[in-house]
Amino acid sequence: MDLATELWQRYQDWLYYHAELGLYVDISRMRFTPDFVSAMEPKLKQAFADMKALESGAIANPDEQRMVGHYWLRAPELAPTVDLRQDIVTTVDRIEAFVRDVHTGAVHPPNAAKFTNILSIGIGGSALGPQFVAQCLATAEPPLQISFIDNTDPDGIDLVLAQLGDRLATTLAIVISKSGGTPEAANGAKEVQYAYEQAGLDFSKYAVAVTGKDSSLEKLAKQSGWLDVFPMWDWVGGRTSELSAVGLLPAALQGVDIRAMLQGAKIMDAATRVENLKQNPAALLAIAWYFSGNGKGEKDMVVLPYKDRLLLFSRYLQQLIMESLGKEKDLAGNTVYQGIAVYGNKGSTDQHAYVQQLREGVANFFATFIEVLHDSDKPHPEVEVGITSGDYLSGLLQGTRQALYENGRDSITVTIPTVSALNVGALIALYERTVSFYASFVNVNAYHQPGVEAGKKAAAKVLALQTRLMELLKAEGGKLSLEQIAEKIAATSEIEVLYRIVRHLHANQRLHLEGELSKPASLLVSLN
Ligand SMILES: O=P(O)(O)OC[C@H]1O[C@H](O)[C@H](O)[C@@H](O)[C@@H]1O
Repeated sequence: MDLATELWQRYQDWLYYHAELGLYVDISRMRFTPDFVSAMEPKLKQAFADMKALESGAIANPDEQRMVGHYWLRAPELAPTVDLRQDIVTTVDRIEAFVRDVHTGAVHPPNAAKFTNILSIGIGGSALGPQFVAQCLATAEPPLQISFIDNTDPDGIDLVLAQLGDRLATTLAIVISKSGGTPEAANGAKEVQYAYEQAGLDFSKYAVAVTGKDSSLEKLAKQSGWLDVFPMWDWVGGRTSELSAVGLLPAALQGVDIRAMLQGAKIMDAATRVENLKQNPAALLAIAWYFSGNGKGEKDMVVLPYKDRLLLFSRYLQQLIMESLGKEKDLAGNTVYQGIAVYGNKGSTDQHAYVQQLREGVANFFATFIEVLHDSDKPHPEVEVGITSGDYLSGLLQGTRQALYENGRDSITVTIPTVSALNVGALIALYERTVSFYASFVNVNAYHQPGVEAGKKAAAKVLALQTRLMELLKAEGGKLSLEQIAEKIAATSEIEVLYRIVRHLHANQRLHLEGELSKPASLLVSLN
């Protein structure tokens, strides 16, 4: 057999197709051998068993002692208790009722007939899914336009608020935070509340919360009489929360068919329960990932959707995959340093940016092409005889896949018929399950994120040091060197941190510096 015939055969042997979704998964351009597939059998068997246990309510997140229930969000009948089932069903109904009221104007801002905009405030899993869905299912004239604040960057906040301008008076603010205590989200809420107040508007008449039970955000929302509060549950992780109120509420407000998203995910979940490698798209992806990185994440995943609407998919997957799999310890307590690095933007745009390195440079990655078969709902001109822009996009995808393969670079291709709510739900579910399978293969807890805490704790210490510094400056009144400050507040081991705090405060006119900026030791710090 020549190479072309061999590859065509391999393509057909491994091609997965889901008839109802019209979705294909092709892992034929990953160079695994039959021996590798046989060797994976025990791991695959274990992954199927783990999936069953998880779905029936096992404590799949042992160190947080939590069940992992994002699969129940689209199949409440599978949730292990009646109460959970009820909660899930009621929440979707409540979201739809609230959204209907907002769209009709039954719920409206104090001085206008209808809300025109949404301002979504949240970070991480409380932003990435909503942002991804907002972009991929966007329409030119949605019932409400959405903007996001997903950081504690005052300048970023200024820009979003300035873009809203007078429309703030018809903007519904959704504060999304599972824990209710994430500083970026809490700061965003305070900043936005301040902006409403500055505009003479009563924030509570514009605000909705999506948060966990008894969180500080829930208390605040209830005490202040916000418009509504929708629940997040401890058995849904932030990065798998797009199909909970976190994602459904903003999506429904923008006019997205959330029942279709849930349905797509449900169909995909059923497909990824099939205990047969070739008939299970998530199992196929997971073994392909395992093969590529040797089960140790030795290769990065470059996600290349050839569709503008899917631009944010790689960013969404970045959190889903890296926060889930990037772990120091495995479930047995061994030090493993697991993970898979994920990056990407979109094709063909990236072909004019970094694909040069992918083709010829360091071969430390595998690509995932996301292909969308349907070009557009509108008529388009031919850009060359018999060739449309869509043909170009399609040709460039095939060409890049081929060029990479010829140079020893493997790739996966996931193909969907169109970017619809159904298929977006299915894509989300496909990758959620793939992460579950892969985590089982490498025996890590995919559902906690202990590493995130370290940076947060260190940041809290920096801010505490800033408070001590300012108190000292107020008390002393005069000019002090960094060394004197460090001694006086018993922080000599943190003098560099102090210096950087001082430099930041100086740049924001919150204190005064004298001396040579290039020589930190020469600086004298004072309040005026
Ligand atoms: O929804 P929140 O509780 O505000 O959390 C937002 C995000 O913050 C954290 O740092 C976690 O690492 C993420 O998994 C989470 O999605």
